[in-house]
Amino acid sequence: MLTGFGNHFATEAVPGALPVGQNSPQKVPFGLYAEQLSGTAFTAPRHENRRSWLYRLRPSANHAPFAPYDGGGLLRAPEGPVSPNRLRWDPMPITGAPTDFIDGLTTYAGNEGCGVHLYAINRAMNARAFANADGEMLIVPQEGQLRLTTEMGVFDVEPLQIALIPRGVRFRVDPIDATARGYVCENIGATFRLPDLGPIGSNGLANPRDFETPGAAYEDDDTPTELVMKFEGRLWTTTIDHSPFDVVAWHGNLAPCRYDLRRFNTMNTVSFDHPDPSIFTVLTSPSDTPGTANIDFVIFPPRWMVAEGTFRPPWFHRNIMSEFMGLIEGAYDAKAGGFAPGGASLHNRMGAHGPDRASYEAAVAADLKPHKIANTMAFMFESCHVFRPTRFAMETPLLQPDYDACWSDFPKAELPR
Ligand SMILES: O=C(O)Cc1cc(O)ccc1O
Ligand SMILES: [Fe+2]
Repeated sequence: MLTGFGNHFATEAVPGALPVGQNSPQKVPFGLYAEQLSGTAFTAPRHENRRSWLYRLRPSANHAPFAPYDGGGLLRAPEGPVSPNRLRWDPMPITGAPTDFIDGLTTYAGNEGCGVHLYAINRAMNARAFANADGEMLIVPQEGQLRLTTEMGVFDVEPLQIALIPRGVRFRVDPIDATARGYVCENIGATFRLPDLGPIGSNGLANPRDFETPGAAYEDDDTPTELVMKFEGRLWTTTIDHSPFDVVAWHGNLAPCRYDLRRFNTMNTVSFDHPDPSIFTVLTSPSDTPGTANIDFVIFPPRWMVAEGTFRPPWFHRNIMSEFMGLIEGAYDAKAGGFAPGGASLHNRMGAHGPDRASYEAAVAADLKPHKIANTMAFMFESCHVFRPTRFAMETPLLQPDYDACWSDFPKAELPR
């Protein structure tokens, strides 16, 4: 694997395949086709600019016209009015008909900046490929390893790792075990990047060297392949008369990568009070307003709790930002019950939320010794835009009808008489 976040990489699966010193020579080695893949506008400032050059057996333009894709029909644009209600869902079961990643993605919510999809799959994609023209895909496995075959290389991810696939890159997601389940944040805004560290200094949180990108790998395979592409909120299908994974060499700074959340160098208080969860930001997609994210990907990793004289779990709060949460494993410190691994919750703009009653009472009564929160990994997609749940998300029996009850019956504070 090639290491570093957003680095300029150069890789060739066949020695001599990568042109030296120029991108588009008159004669590319071995008759390969040179193709630029742009992740930002040509004229984006240099520090923002993302693009790669791909050298492949055939041009990616070589495909039939797209037609609407009706199978699965799961990636749908959000619809209907949005209530301000707090929502929580039980995990999706992974049973039933054989379902691959394309058909096993279910949209739960979306907004101007991102889509949130959950997948539950039990079949390989075989001669199918997926690409997303609408955004980059941040894949957060919750159960089961995945093998990702992409135009730019092959790599595996497992729960507690994440994968990031750039907009437009063609890829295949296959469960390595019989089944797999997880979450996807589709970022249609500015590409994810590492957050600024401010006073933390030059090290910490997700360190750039821990991001891994696969080296070039190609399939020389003339099996016809179905390409399903998400474009403007809809799925489209076409066929290619060969494997789209035919890139023999590439160079540039737009490429898939993975990151192991266990490498996150967690910062937190060593004195008192529970810091804002922005301290746990892994990746951020900025909006045009400084300090206000289109989406932050935030995790709640294992960590020592040492705060003195402090209510240690997340406090009650109402947030201008909107919060979609998931749980990869273990328990979340603000919810004693009801938020299960594989489940999800949504607290939209100004939705009042915080610890449930059992977590509250335990935290107020706790003996404040140093305490390790272990074997857990929750995460949050936090956006400046309100998440609009899909009709599926509002109608599925997985939606918990009684979520609000976790904040009922708090005893009233008693003032001195
Ligand atoms: O609501 C949540 O559980 C997420 C969250 C965690 C935290 O530690 C502080 C604020 C916040 O929104
Ligand atoms: Fe919150």
